[in-house]
Amino acid sequence: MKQAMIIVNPSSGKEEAVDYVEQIEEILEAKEYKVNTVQTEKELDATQYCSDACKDEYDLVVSLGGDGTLNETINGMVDQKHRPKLGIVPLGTVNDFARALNISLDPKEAIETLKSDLTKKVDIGSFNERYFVNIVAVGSIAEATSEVSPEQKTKFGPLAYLMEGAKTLASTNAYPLRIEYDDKVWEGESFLFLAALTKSTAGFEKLSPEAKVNDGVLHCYVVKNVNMIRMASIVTSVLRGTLKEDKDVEYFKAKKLHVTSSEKLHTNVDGEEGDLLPVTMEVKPQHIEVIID
Ligand SMILES: Nc1ncnc2c1ncn2[C@@H]1O[C@H](COP(=O)(O)OP(=O)(O)OP(=O)(O)O)[C@@H](O)[C@H]1O
Repeated sequence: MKQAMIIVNPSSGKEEAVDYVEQIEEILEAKEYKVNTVQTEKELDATQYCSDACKDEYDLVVSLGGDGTLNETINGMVDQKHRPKLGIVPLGTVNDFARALNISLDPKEAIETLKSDLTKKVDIGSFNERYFVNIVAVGSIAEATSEVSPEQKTKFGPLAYLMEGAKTLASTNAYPLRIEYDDKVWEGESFLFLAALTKSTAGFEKLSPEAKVNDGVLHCYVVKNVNMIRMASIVTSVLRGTLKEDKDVEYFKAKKLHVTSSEKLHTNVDGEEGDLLPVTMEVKPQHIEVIID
């Protein structure tokens, strides 16, 4: 018999996760899965549960929670020899990965997706010793957006990131950056560097519209040293989905990156605080198979 694990974060979203478990169990049992439902209690529980599911050769793992739970679940399967299919039921405030895959942000509809036999193999990025699914940002905005509190996210949704990011615009300077990518190098003063695997970041679905979930590359945007007026125009480019065309933005694609700076610079990895520079990133093409409809 096929085996499925449902990883539930009871604290995610509006603390409603457990209300959806029964509906998911019914759908999976109808698809002839033997279902094991587990609840996370703290950080990294989802990684441990998912890693156990891989070792026990489960056929399917469903993540029921926000982007944090999903990221931890994926981190539990990336390095494994046997990787179950992944089902996603988004309950967070942002849900970038579900947005990128056109999975409904309405949990009830997303659960219906689990009836589908369609799957898509998606890229995963390594970031030093861990993995990411959406984006890495480097710079002061990256640091500020790591500080968005759960209360701010509940109150303002994705706008909370824009509000925190905007606060730094007035006070931030550019910094020296060296980006070695594939067999090339970009070096100069930068205000913000982004490396995106998918189109959606912090709920803004047009940030990197050229990024497809399975194209095997990181879409990189270096925002150069600009004044406040040009910065306002770059923010407009972000909202319009034309960041790549901006004259103060350097855009390139890369499979592998090594980013360094002579300054102490912070990173943000899928919305959470990441390592300080230097960092190394690499794409694992079409590495995880996700249920879609
Ligand atoms: N039982 C629990 N109580 C509190 N925190 C938990 C529990 N289980 C897991 N966690 C932690 O909660 C973190 C946040 O969860 P997640 O991102 O899934 O939900 P969310 O915060 O509602 O979503 P979003 O970040 O999109 O708003 C996870 O990264 C995990 O480490």
